[in-house]
Amino acid sequence: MSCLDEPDMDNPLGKPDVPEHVQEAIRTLIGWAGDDPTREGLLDTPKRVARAWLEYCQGYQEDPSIHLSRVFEEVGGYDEVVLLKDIPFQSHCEHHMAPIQGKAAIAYLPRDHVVGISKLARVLHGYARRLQIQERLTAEVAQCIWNHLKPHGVAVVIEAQHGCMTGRGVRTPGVGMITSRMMGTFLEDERSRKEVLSLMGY
Ligand SMILES: Nc1nc2c(ncn2[C@@H]2O[C@H](COP(=O)(O)OP(=O)(O)OP(=O)(O)O)[C@@H](O)[C@H]2O)c(=O)[nH]1
Ligand SMILES: [Zn+2]
Repeated sequence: MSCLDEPDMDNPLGKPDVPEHVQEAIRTLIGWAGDDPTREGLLDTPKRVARAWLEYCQGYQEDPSIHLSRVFEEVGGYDEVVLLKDIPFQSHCEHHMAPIQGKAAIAYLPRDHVVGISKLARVLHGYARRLQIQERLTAEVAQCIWNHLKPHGVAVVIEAQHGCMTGRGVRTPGVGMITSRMMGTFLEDERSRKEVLSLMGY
């Protein structure tokens, strides 16, 4: 829409349309959970929920490896670990569709080029914004970097809290899950692995 076009007064911000069957599914869930989906405060909720889920699952609309396509060859001979740590992320577990909130540390040992550091976080979010289990998220991030940067080594450690364990079910707040994936030098060489884990703060 150009800025000269008349805005759609029902949807002035151009939010994505939500098909009726999707709204109906959310109304069904609201009713089944015990509330009345036709009461005033819940009338727009199905659309909001659907759009929120589009956002939580935005990763399905992208191939995260695209972020690794631009590399920098000029690295001044730098061949040590590159690490981005404490990257906060949000995902949703595929079992309960409950939030997973945590932080990731992503490291690689460059071969002859590096990537813009923000791209490591973009790769993480591309896989996190899907329905996930933490183990697969960790493995997918590591594999993507391994395949596309072809570095000497990759290390990914993710520490997260699962809403399905804190807000429901076993209801154990404060519990953290840690997963790691080591590839190449970090898998094969104990000294390199210890070094990267120590840089990550483990
Ligand atoms: N390994 C793994 N398990 C997860 C992850 N996210 C959630 N879970 C677990 O998935 C399991 C699903 O177990 P089920 O017995 O099928 O489901 P449930 O009856 O809702 O289980 P409870 O959560 O124990 O109430 C639970 O133990 C969750 O804690 C994850 O990222 N990785
Ligand atoms: Zn869960």
